[in-house]
Amino acid sequence: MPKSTPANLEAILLEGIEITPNCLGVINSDKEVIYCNQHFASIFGTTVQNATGKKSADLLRNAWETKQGVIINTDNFEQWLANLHKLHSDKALNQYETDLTDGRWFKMTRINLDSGNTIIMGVDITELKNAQKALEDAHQHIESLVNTDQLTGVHNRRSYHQLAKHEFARAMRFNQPLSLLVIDIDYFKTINDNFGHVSGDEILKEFAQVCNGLLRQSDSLSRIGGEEFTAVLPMTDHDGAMLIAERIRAKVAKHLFYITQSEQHLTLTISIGSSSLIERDTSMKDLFNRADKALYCAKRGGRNQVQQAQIC
Ligand SMILES: Nc1nc2c(ncn2[C@@H]2O[C@H](COP(=O)(O)OP(=O)(O)OP(=O)(O)O)[C@@H](O)[C@H]2O)c(=O)[nH]1
Repeated sequence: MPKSTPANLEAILLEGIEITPNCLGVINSDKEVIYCNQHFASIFGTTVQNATGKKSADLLRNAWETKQGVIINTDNFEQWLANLHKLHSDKALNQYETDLTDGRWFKMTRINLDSGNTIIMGVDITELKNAQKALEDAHQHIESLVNTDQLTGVHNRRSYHQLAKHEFARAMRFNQPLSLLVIDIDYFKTINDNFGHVSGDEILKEFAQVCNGLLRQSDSLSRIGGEEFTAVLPMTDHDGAMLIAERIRAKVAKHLFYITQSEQHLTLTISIGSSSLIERDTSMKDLFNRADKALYCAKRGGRNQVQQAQIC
C-alpha cells in the first residue's frame, strides 16, 4: 500500500524552505512575489515581509539603487531590466549564476509554469565559487613562477620564447615593425671575481630594474642567460630600437650600482646588439641570430656600445 501524502505536507515543506541556505520564491503572472523565504528576499537586499506582494522589477530596482543584494552592474537599469525580461521570457526553464554584494553566489533555476506563475530556486554555491577562485589564483601564481626569472623578476628564457613567438606572429599578421635587443653586461666575470657571486646577483637585479624602467609597458625584458638579457620591442622599427638601446646603454653607464656587502657603489657598462624584422624572417630566431652577431661586433669593437644588425 503506498503511503498517503501527509496532511501537513505543506507545513513540512515550508518549514524546510525556511531553514535551507538555498533560496526559493514564487512570482505570479502579475510579476509580484507571492511567496519567498528569507534568502530569496536577501537577493534583493530586503526582508520577506518587504518582498512579499512587491513586483520583482521594483525589488531589483531597489537592489540596484541601494547596492544591496544582487550585484547589478549597469548605468541604465531600465535597459538592463528589459534585456533580462527578454532573456527569461523565452524559455520555460532558465539557469544562471548570480553574485551578491555580501559575497554569496547562487546558482539560480527559474521555471516558468503554464499557469503564468514562476518558481525561482537558488542553490548557495559560494564555497564552490571561492574554491574555484582559489584554484584560479594558484594557477596564475604557478604560471607566473614558471615564467619569471627568480633572481631579477623579469621574464625568464622560457617566457622569452613564448612572447617572442607571439610578438613575431602578431607583427607578421598586421605588418607591423618589431625589434629585438640582445643585451650583455661587460666583464661581468670581473664583478663576480672582485665582489663575489652574491654581489654579482645584486647587480643583476638592479640592472634589470634600471633597464625595465626605460622600456614601455608593451616591451618585454627577459633574462635568457647569466648576464644576458633580451628586450622585445613591438611596434618599433630599427631607428626606434637604436634610440632605445642607446638610451639604455647611456643610462646604465651612468648608474651607480650599490653593493650591500662592501657598502660601495660601482659602475658598469653593457653591449647591445639590435635587429629589426625584415621580410624574409621566418621566426624570432632570425632576429635573435642577427642581434647576437651585432652584439658580438659590439664586444669586439670595444664594448659599451650598441651595434645594429647587418643585413646581408
Ligand atoms: N652573480 C652571478 N653571476 C653569474 C650568473 N650567471 C652567470 N654569471 C657569471 O657571469 C659571468 C659571465 O662571464 P663571461 O661570459 O666570461 O663574460 P663577461 O665577463 O661578462 O665578459 P664579456 O661578456 O665578454 O664582456 C661568469 O663569471 C658567470 O659565472 C648569476 O646568476 N649570478
